[in-house]
Amino acid sequence: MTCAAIIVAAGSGSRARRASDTVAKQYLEIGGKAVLLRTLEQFLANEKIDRIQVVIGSQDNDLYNEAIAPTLTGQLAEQAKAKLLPPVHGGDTRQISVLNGLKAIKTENPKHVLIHDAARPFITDAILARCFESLKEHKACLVATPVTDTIKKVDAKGAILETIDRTTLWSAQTPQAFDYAFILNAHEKAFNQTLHAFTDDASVAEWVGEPVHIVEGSPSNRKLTSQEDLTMAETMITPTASRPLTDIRVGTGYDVHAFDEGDAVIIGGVSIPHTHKLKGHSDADVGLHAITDAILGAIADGDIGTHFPPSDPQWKGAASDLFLKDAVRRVKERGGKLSNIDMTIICEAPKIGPHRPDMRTAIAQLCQISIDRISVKATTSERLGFTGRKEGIAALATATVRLPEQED
Ligand SMILES: Nc1ccn([C@@H]2O[C@H](COP(=O)(O)OP(=O)(O)OP(=O)(O)O)[C@@H](O)[C@H]2O)c(=O)n1
Ligand SMILES: C[C@](O)(CO)[C@H](O)COP(=O)(O)O
Repeated sequence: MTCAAIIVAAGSGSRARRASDTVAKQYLEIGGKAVLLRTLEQFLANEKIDRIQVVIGSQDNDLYNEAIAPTLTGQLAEQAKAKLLPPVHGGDTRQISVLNGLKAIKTENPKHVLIHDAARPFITDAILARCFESLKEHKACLVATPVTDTIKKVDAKGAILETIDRTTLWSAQTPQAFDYAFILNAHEKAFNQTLHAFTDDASVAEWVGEPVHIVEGSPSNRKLTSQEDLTMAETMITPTASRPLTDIRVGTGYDVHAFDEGDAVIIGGVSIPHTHKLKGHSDADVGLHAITDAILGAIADGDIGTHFPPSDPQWKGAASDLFLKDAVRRVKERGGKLSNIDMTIICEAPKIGPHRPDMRTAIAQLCQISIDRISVKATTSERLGFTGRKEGIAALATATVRLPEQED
């Protein structure tokens, strides 16, 4: 194992927090995807990084699992299986969180480590490549950009004391890249001397007397620190945000599941007592599967099997909520909105009518749209065909999606 990455995500994000926010900034979505997930994906996709250790808040296990596990699909899920270590808890300062991450990967014994803020989701492969190049010659490397504003030193009353020569000033970013044994030792030494407030890892290296080499960063590798940064990030990711949602798309979905021995079927997110269950690799929710495919159809993004292959054992018995939420996320990622869903269940039994309100509620919640945009219908097939013979249940769905206007 040659290179590990530590992503620190244990901060409280107090400067970016709006009154309506119930979670720290790393769990907020920008462009339909959690900030932490965006950051993590960059590291998962980089082939030179062998292991990733995320450091999270001690209360954030559920938040982390909800933000990360269900959203990593396809190739990224494969990379996560190979690289992503279970998260560890951080501490009261960034420095302590980094140290916890460094200690957690001791058994991995990497040659190099890249330490990165979860709050910097715009990290690019080009910056990572420059870090790897610099690590060939240096034990300690810092991604940074030259200061471009004129810098003033100001007193407590707001009066300028002096203008500082900016020609030698750089703004520190992350990743900060090190020889692993060196930075672990330096961090442990600082901690043991009760120095806990270094604001970055290069400062820890400087403190033990190691020269730190500058690696060119980028202004877009900004840290999301304030509310304005979050707004700016949204427009960077979704440049279409300001465009009208006039590109109307329609998709259809169809699914069938056969009956098997059991005592309840799950349809439209609702469990209905019945003489049989539905057979399937997942929970066999024929209704949510048809809706998921209808949404994916509307945005021309494959079908459920593309993103959640039935051959992959991790989806065995999976709640179909996961599939639908992922399709809804893909709409948001494109800056779009789901307009309505119309679903028809085809079966002789069980009776769907009594469960219609619960299904509409469940689907509306999963799709994050109001219940008056969700229609659930049912019909028999007049005892004809496989549904008529009570061999299984079929579902049809239509979804309408509004996407930002774009030039063809
Ligand atoms: N005790 C801490 C503090 C910060 N961080 C992480 O360090 C990175 C940089 O910190 P910053 O952006 O300043 O985040 P917060 O400390 O969360 O923000 P604030 O100071 O506004 O509360 C973030 O990814 C943050 O989650 C951490 O892991 N543990
Ligand atoms: C590490 C860092 O991102 C470098 O700019 C920064 O110092 C951490 O953020 P904080 O605002 O100092 O906590």
